[in-house]
Amino acid sequence: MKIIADENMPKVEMLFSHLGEVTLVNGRNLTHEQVKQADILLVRSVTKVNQALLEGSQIRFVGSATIGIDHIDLDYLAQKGIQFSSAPGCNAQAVADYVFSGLSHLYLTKGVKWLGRKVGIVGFGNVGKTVYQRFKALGCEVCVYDPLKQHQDGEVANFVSLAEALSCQVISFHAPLTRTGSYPTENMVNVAQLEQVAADSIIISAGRGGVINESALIARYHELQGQLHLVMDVWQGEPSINQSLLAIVDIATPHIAGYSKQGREKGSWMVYQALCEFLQQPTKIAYEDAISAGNFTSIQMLGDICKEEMLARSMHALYDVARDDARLRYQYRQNTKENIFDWLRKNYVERDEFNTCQVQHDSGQANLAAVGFNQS
Ligand SMILES: NC(=O)c1ccc[n+]([C@@H]2O[C@H](COP(=O)([O-])OP(=O)(O)OC[C@H]3O[C@@H](n4cnc5c(N)ncnc54)[C@H](O)[C@@H]3O)[C@@H](O)[C@H]2O)c1
Ligand SMILES: O=C(O)[C@H](O)[C@H](O)COP(=O)(O)O
Repeated sequence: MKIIADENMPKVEMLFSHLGEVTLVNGRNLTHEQVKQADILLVRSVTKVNQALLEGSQIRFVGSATIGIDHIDLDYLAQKGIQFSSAPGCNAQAVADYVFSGLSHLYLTKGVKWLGRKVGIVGFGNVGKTVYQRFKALGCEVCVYDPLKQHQDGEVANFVSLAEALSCQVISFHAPLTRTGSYPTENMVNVAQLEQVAADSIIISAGRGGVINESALIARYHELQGQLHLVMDVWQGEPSINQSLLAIVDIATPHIAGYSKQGREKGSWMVYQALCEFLQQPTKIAYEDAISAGNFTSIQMLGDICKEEMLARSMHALYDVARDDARLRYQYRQNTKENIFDWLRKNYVERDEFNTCQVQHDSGQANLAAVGFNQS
């Protein structure tokens, strides 16, 4: 059996070699020619999986080691009887870590206080819920815009309109990119919606590029005379970045909010499990062997510091989002690489999830658990 797999899927050979012959490829440039003789295709979000790629091939199973699935033509796969599996929730903790690292950065560099502010979350799926729970556990007032979840049984949150979510002082985006259905998200946040965003607000965009209209965001930023704090991980038209937007954001990262070591490994692992089930083969690799432990298992903080600083410094001990921003800006300044965005992602410096580490501090155990640190 021939398996074509994106070279950026961690542990892919270790996991899949016992199931077939694994060939690693560059996912962004994958061609029909490369896949037509294969049986199994394993991708990440940069590969458009559609008729153009698959028609006439013998692919029977497509796995995407990602949460987002806007790169997959699900109708085409269903029509051709090709089994599909993704990795829901694999990197939800990683994205939540990114959000709180971004907030910590704003606090430590600009003195922006976020703990007492009202928070609006757009998209209440695996990521949005994780972020919501962390804010709630910290005692913040939080509301959610998710029209699809609002009326679903068992969904409990403070659901509000998009306008109300955008009027919060911290707004965190975790909606997928969709173009159809009752609530398509492409350009969902445009000139009119951005009028709700007040001066001194924080916007974190770690869902998909294209949900917020970037020209409108830039215009609103200037209208508010730069009184807007922006943390951007996803961009309209990746792998390109709008340089006018890059110039005004506090944090710019190359779509790596979900790139914790464990989050990416969990993506591979979930697809591995799904493929074994599809092939009716037993899994041979245990979860513990597929998912790495963290590099720092415990940190002890001493001294009398305020809650916001304690949280910020603990989080930055594990992951300071500024390092990814600095790497990106450095590469764009140098401008010596062909595809800077993809290079940064391929050469990502690993980071561990907060849940791999215990932090001890006299004043803040509950707060440290709230932001995802391991307290067991
Ligand atoms: N930056 C990254 O590295 C990164 C990592 C993981 C996920 N993502 C993106 O974030 C998205 C969310 O991840 P998830 O795991 O929570 O996905 P999910 O599928 O669990 O949840 C998506 C949520 O968005 C809601 N939604 C759909 N249309 C909406 C709309 N018009 N307005 C508001 N909400 C809407 C859905 O009802 C659902 O609750 C993914 O689709 C993916 O594109 C990005
Ligand atoms: O959808 C997801 O899971 C994330 O956007 C994911 O982190 C994207 O990473 P990629 O597949 O592009 O490597």
